[in-house]
Formats: sequence, structure tokens, C-alpha cells
Amino acid sequence: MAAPAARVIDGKAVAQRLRARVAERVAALPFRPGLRVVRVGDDPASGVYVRNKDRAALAAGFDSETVLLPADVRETALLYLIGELNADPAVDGILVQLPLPPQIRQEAVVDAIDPAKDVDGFHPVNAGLLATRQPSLVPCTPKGVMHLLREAGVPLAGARAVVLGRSQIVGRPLLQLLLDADCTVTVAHSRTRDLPAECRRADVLVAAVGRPEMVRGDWVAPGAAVIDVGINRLPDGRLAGDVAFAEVAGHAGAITPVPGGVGPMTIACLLENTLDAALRRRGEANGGG
Ligand SMILES: Nc1nc2c(c(=O)[nH]1)N[C@@H](CN(C=O)c1ccc(C(=O)N[C@@H](CCC(=O)O)C(=O)O)cc1)CN2
Repeated sequence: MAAPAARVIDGKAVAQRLRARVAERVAALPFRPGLRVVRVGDDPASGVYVRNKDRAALAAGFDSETVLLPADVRETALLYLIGELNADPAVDGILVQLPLPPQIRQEAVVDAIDPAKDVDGFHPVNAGLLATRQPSLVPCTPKGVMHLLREAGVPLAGARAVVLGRSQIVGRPLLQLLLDADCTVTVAHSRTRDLPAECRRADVLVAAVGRPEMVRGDWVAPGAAVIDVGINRLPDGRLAGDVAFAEVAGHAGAITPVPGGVGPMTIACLLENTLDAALRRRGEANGGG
């Protein structure tokens, strides 16, 4: 008997709908929310992502600009720029594209951004607000994962969720978001004793480890929802997720592809965060959203 095929969750379509909703809300505003994306150096992948963010923001009606800095820029110069953007009333959202060159401390840069304009949601103030269940700017990729799970109708209350990966940007915020959705959450990582066994317990499995095709078919319980956050460029140029898609699709109930799964949601959620930041900063009276 052929293995059952999982439902493929179309992240591109979900992201497109979210972007259209954001654009509608922006069109109804008496001002254009301002986004500034800072790119340091010439990492080609960052170049693609930054261009895509700028295009998406302009298409949604934002006032968007990208600031390019050379790879050898000093940390103090980047911090000075962030200070200027923090003080600029036309700027609602600031994002510094990662990764940064080695002479720049990522933590110092993230800490310098005004938390009210931190549309990446990486600032410790936003992390703390999320951890204490207060309104905050939530990191875009985990926010996108939750959006996909909800759009796909995956039951969350009481579900066992396993998050593979404990990064500041994905794993840790996801722990909070899944907990807030009433899941029972396990965060597994490189020191977890039996990763396949932990994964097999999951009704909802989110892979965010950055290791191509690490999650195999027999790591997944029949019918589980599998969300693949990994975007790994293979030596032959192909993209691979953290999940061995063809194998896992034979076990899972629903699965996200790479590309076309979580990635497009990251940009859609950035637009939503920028709109939220603008409405909060400028007051609901101006927002009407
Ligand atoms: N400041 C930030 N830096 C980085 C973030 C972030 O959220 N904030 N995340 C990643 C890169 N990233 C957004 O910045 C991002 C990565 C991938 C995609 C995406 O849509 N991927 C496509 C495939 C694209 C390809 O062919 O390469 C997909 O999955 O379908 C969007 C955004 C690191 N840096």
C-alpha cells in the first residue's frame, strides 16, 4: 500500500493573503508607515532578502528605504546610524539584516534599536514582553510559523509540540507562542539524548536547526503537522529544508515545503509588524486599524 501523502501547506499563498490584508489596512491610513532596512556588506543571500523586503514593503504602501553600509564599517558607525533612525519620527520600523560581519557585535546592534521600532522583535525588551505574555513585536519567522499552523487548521490546544532548535530568533520565541496556544512544548537541541524519539512524540513538529534534511521519515508520528524552518543552500546550489521532505510527507498529516513554506511568511510578518509598530507609535486615533 502506498504511504499516505501529507497535505502540503502553501506558505506562498498564505503570505500573499496576509500581505494583501496589510496593504488594505495601510491604504486606509492617513500616513505611510516608514521602514528602514540596513544591510551591511555584500552577502548575496542577504542581498536577495533585503531586496524582497523592500519590494514587498513598497507594494504594501509603506515608505521603505534600504541603507547599504560597506562590509568593513565600524560598529560605532552602525550604532550612530541606528541612533538617527531611532530619532526620526518618519521611521516606524528598523531592521538590520543578519548575519553581520565579524567586527560588529550583533547583540550591541539589536540592543541599540528602539524596542518600539524593533520590527524583527529581537530586542530583549520585546523578548521579555513576549515571555510575560504582554503585547510586543514578535520575531517574524516564529510568528509566521504560528500563522501557518492556524491557517492550516492544525489543532493546537493540548497538542504535543516539539521545537527542534533553541535559537534566540526562532526556537525560544516559538516555545512562548506554542505555550500561549496551549500546546505542551518540548524544545529539543543538539544535546538532547534521543532526538528521533522526542520528535516521534510530536503532534506538531517544528524543525529549526539549520541542518539539511536532518528530520527523517521515521522521526515523525503518523498524521503529525511538520513545519520546516530550515533554508539550507546545498553545494550544488539547491535549497533544502531541515526536513527530508519526500520521506516525511509519507508519514505526516501536513507539511511545509522549502522553498515556499515558512520563508515567504517571514517577509509578510515583517510587514504586519511594521504596521503594528506604526499604529502603536502614532496612536490608534491615527491608525484606525
Ligand atoms: N534581521 C533579520 N535577518 C535575518 C532574518 C530575519 O528575520 N531578520 N531571517 C533570515 C533571512 N530572511 C529574512 O531576513 C529570509 C530568509 C528566507 C526567505 C524566503 O522567502 N525564502 C524562500 C527561498 C528563497 C531562496 O530561494 O533563497 C522560501 O523559503 O521560499 C525570506 C526571508 C536571516 N536573516
